[in-house]
Amino acid sequence: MSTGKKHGRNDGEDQSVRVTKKPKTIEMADATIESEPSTLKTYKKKKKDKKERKEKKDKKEDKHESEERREGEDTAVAEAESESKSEKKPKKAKQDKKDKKKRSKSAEKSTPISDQGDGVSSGFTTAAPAPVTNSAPQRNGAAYSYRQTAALGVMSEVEIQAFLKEQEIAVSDPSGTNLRPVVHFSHLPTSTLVSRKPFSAYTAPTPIQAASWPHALSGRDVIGIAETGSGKTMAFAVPCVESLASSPKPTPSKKDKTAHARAVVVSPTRELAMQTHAAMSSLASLVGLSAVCLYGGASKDDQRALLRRNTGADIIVATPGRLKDFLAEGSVSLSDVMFAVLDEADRMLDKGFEEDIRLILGSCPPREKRQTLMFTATWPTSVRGLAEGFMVDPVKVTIGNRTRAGGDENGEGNGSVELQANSRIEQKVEVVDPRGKEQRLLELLREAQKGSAKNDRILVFCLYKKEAVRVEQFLERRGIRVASIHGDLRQEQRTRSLEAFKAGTTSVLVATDVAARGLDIPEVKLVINVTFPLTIEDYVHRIGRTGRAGKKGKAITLFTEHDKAHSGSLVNILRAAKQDVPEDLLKFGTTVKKKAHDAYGAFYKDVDTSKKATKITFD
Ligand SMILES: Nc1ncnc2c1ncn2[C@@H]1O[C@H](COP(=O)(O)OP(=O)(O)OP(=O)(O)O)[C@@H](O)[C@H]1O
Repeated sequence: MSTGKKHGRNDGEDQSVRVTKKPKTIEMADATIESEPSTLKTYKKKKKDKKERKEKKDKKEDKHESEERREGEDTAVAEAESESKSEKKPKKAKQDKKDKKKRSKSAEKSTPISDQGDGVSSGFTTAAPAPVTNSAPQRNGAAYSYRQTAALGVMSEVEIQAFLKEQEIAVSDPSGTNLRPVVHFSHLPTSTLVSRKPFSAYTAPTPIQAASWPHALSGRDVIGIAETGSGKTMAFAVPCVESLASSPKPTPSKKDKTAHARAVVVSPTRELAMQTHAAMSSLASLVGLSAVCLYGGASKDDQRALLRRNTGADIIVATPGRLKDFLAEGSVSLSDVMFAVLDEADRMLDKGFEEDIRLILGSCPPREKRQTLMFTATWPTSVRGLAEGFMVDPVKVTIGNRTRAGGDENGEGNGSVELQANSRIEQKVEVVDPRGKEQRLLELLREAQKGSAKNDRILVFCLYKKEAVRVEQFLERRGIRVASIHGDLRQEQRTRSLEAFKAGTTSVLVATDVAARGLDIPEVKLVINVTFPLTIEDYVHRIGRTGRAGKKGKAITLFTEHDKAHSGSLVNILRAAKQDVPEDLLKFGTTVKKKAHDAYGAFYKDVDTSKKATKITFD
């Protein structure tokens, strides 16, 4: 694969390669000498000469040594560096020190007084005046520079803090830039995109958009965590389009058959990729940019033809498998990517997709030269360290009061940290006999579609493909208009079912977890879980198909003794969202079962490797 070879590396893994590069060269140089016994004399002579040179140099340095000690000069790396370079160092060290001082001063200035030490600012703090700009040249080469507008500048700090508090916005920024949230659309800097009024359907940015835009528009890597249906697509689409629109478009040669994308968005499912592509396309077209969607189950030839017509395809939205195929055959190159997004990031980084993501991001320019964004509603600790390996000092924007979920009266939770369901969804759990599930489903559907609600959209989740087929047939035989979406259907059947459900031709859609994440279907009134999903995160995503964009929704879960391993985490989610917890559910226990690690089993401690260690001093 041409692109892979170009950069010849995999993200995450590369970091160690890069860091150890210099010492490695020195070791290798020594090794070369040692491996030549015939030159032992020369080696000894060289060593003697080196010692003499060092002594001479030390004497010289003693003479001219300033009060400041040069950082790192006595390392092997420094020894190996040329004289001229080491002579330049004192100046550089001084400058570094100055810069450091300057940075820490400005961080001090802009970090809220009651910050948590690691640059975490939240609505519960009072901040010093925020900086108006973060217009340092962008790492990815984008010409866009974010400048706080006067309209945002005139808002008082009290108003800003009230907004952060009310919207439960927490921003953790390792650089402490503390940029103000974009409270209104009019607070966005003017640009061609903004002048084309892309937000006319909305009244104000959602909290995740308001808080993440200033950072993403400044070229920073961003991790965005916000409830389902809260507008995360626009949160990454706007900075992506602004970034590309501000930068000169490379002109591919006529002979070049490869599509050189400048932005890539990776999605876990085909339907989500299509939906995201539609959203990005309409935004991109406002500024003359194009987007192509690549996903499995559809004709490769058609997609290849689309790429050929679009060798200047600006944005590629894709599922990992199909993207890998096109990378391998050379139809797509990611070596010009400035902007990379992992949508449903935790899913993309779990073990099902991890290798694909390494390959895809490894085909992009190194993380220092691209901007990487990750968005999701659920952010389990297991993926956090991995995520940061693909990013540079990411700003973490979290929406919602995500304290330890399911805490007892002492505030102590039992494991489900920061996992939160959309609070506008009414959650009901019924503990039932496994044999009575289908009958109960039928009753629930009839109840929910009574009278004027007869066409209300209802999404029914099953765990297995065969189960989805059985449930669909069961409902069909009882006169319910139903369609289904699962992995055993051909892509065109999946697309047809989804379209029929969206159009209202069928009001009930039976689905497996292929429909659990990201799908934005208007007016889904009810989600019914016939069988509990494999993880509690999937539960949060499934029920999140209702209650979107500020609306209310309802979810009913049929829980059986087979699902009892999930009772503890489900109780936590219900309590955190202030929902009723049925006594029957509590009987299964409230302990959250620890996930067993692939290699280390149940004794593995799931630590958040992205967090800094605490320094303990003993008296
Ligand atoms: N500022 C806004 N105001 C009102 N609605 C908005 C705004 N921005 C986006 N929306 C709408 O909100 C809906 C949900 O948005 P989106 O699909 O991006 O949510 P999400 O946070 O990605 O959800 P999920 O976690 O399920 O993937 C969409 O219909 C979108 O058009």
